[in-house]
Amino acid sequence: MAKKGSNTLFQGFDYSRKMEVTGILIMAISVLLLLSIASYHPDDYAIVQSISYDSLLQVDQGPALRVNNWLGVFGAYISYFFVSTLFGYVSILIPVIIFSIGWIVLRQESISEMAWTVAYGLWMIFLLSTTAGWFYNRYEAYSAAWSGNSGIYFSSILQNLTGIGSIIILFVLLFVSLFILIDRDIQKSIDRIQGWSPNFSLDFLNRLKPQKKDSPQPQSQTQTQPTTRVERQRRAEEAQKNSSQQREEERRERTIDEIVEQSQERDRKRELERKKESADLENKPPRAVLERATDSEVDPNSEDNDVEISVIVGEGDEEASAKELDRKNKQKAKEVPVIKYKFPQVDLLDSPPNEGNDVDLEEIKINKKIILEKLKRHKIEILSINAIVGPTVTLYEIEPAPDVKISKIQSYANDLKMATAAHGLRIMAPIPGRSAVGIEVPNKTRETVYIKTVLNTKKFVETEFALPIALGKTIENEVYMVDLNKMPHLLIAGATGSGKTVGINTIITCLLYKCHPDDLKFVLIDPKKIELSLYRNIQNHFLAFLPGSEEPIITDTDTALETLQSITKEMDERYDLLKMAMVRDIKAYNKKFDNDELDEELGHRHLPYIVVVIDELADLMMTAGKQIEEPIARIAQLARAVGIHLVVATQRPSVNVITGTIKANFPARMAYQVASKVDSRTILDTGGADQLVGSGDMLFSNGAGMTRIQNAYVSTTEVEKITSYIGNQKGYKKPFHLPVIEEEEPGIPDPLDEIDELFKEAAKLVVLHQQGSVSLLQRKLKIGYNRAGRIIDQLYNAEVVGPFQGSTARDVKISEEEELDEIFDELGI
Ligand SMILES: Nc1ncnc2c1ncn2[C@@H]1O[C@H](COP(=O)(O)OP(=O)(O)OP(=O)(O)O)[C@@H](O)[C@H]1O
Repeated sequence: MAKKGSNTLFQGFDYSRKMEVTGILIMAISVLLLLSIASYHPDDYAIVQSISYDSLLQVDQGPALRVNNWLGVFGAYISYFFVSTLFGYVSILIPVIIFSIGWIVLRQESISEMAWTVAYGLWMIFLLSTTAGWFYNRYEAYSAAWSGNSGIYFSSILQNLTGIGSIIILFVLLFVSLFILIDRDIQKSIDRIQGWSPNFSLDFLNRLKPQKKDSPQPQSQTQTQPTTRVERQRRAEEAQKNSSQQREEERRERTIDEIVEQSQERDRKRELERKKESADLENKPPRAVLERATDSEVDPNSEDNDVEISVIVGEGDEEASAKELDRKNKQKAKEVPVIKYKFPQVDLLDSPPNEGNDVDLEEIKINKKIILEKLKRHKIEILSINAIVGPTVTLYEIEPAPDVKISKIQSYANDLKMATAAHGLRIMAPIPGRSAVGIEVPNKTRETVYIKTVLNTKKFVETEFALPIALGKTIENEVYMVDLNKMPHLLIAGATGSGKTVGINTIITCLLYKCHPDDLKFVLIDPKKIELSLYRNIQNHFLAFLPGSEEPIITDTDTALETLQSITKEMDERYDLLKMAMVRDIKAYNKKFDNDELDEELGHRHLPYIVVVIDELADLMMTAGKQIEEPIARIAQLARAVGIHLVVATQRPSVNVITGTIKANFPARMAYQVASKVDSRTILDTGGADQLVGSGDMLFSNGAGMTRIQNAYVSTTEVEKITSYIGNQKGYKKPFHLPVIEEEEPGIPDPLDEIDELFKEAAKLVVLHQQGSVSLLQRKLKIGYNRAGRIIDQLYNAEVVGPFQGSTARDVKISEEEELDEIFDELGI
């Protein structure tokens, strides 16, 4: 239930402002405390003892002036209490803890965060002062003020009980506590320590062994090394920046018009960030040089033997420690007590075979030779050539001599294609943001990117994305991860057999491994009738469908149309709820709802994200055309703030399936191999997808650059295992139903006796405020969402208000009360 505002000093302040003020006050108190402890002086207490209360109130306070503490008599008392009586100088951590509490309150972070900070801080204060007390007791090396009386007291007891063992106990506790601070999770700390031991013994053994020169590094070693620290730090900083920006935005309240406007603004910002990010990626230094080979190794007589080739294998993302994802998920499930739910475990997924994927140096050298020979024949001089070996293709990065025009290389692209005889060769001249030319040549043996290897990475396990999707691996072997929540919709195209269904399964699997059923529902539309049928198992947990529908996976066009219309209704309802709650998006809304700030009686409810998957748009477009396009376009335009996202796939990327309206509203696109350049242009606005090699080889475009990715592979058996694992659990008592749509006909079809008692009052209110909104009626008439919605429908039927218009209130068609009376007369009320 929402908390009602009381008649206090704070009335008029909303919850957020109150928290901010409280946070600042707490922080101010902590600063005062810090100053008083920092300026503690042992003589002060004796001075303040000698001051009488009366003299404190006199202007000429002789003895008080002798107090050394920066905060005068008050500071002297306080610092004496904390430093001398309690924990010594270690007490300085107390204002630090109080400051953190103030900060947590100010930023409105979770209570558990606060409890953790307080408990950990107090424990450390106790431990440090007892340790200081131990040394004071034993050696009296420094003043007792370092440990305070309590430190001396506890260390004496410990020494009496355990003798010299007491210092070992203290050090072990300190050591463990510091680890907990780093990881906040004992299991993680244990994993970390476990991780040290084999590395340590390996290092040790390696040092003992004589060093073998020139032995090639096994690929698997280079691939499992962590990404650089700078990179990790950059990402951590970015994540922090993003989350604090988000929090800052969440606190602002605004109307729905602003919401749409601001979400467009955020889109623009995000696009700029993405552009910057992709530029950063392009400029990243290569990470693992597998081998340098001069041309002389290929052909000793070659004249190109001054050009070296560096073969680079991306190191890949850092693996998460064993069971980390499962542990985190277990914790997440505990936090949602609505149902007892166990997330699918990582063990359900297949592990990649251990044989590794050896880099074929011979193949690389041959390709290099062909490329260089061709360029030489056209008198194009080059400075260097790198080969970056990805799972599906190898990218040859060629740096031409300064006087060579890059466009010249581009003009010989076809010649090169013929020379390498490689289908799927793609030329980037230049590589975006660089003065180099890239030639992607498919590898003769491809590496399958198993989904387990992308899910079990720190990147995926630790992501804060609301709807994270680890699509697969880039050419640099990095896991490519996106947030569906930010995209906010995804268009997928590819010829038959190119890997779309596997791609959709990858997306759903990623979400199932990260999202609780309370926070996510899928609407699955599968006109092909087989592809998505595997997900029937999870209907009690994750599927949303129309009430009365026997089949949770929608396969016929009529139901698909009805379902999409119902989703637009759900979207409109959600907009109204957000408007009433005065928040800008579903995340902020759910936060308010979970904090009991929203009244269920007014129709408020927890809103899960809804991901609508359509596998084969073409089938729907062929049978229902414009009718189906309309709700899709509406959802795509508006639904992002209310947590509804579309994933639409087609094998026929022609303009009558991917129409201009649909395309304009789907900035994120995924293209698998397509039959022609025209198809590629329809989906990506440029060629390239026609040069892909199938089986999950794809180009991902988010409006700011394009990335070639090998889609992670999830087999049907794996999907079956995951869905059965979830399906065998009890689930919700009733499935998640989408709203029923009633036909709205203008006129006054409602029989007289069904007109709401509050109809007249509502009509007057609407005319008075010139605003036809459900939330206005809810507020003024103190009625629930459903009733207010019904009255608005009746006002529409009585032609008092106009039709529904999405995020803005309905127009009011009547301006004078007299006109209203006429309508009342007509209705006989
Ligand atoms: N990411 C991948 N890694 C390895 N192999 C893949 C991958 N994606 C697809 N394949 C292979 O390609 C085959 C066809 O894939 P998929 O069924 O996803 O194609 P599709 O585009 O959905 O085809 P259709 O439109 O006919 O349903 C799969 O059975 C699998 O063998």
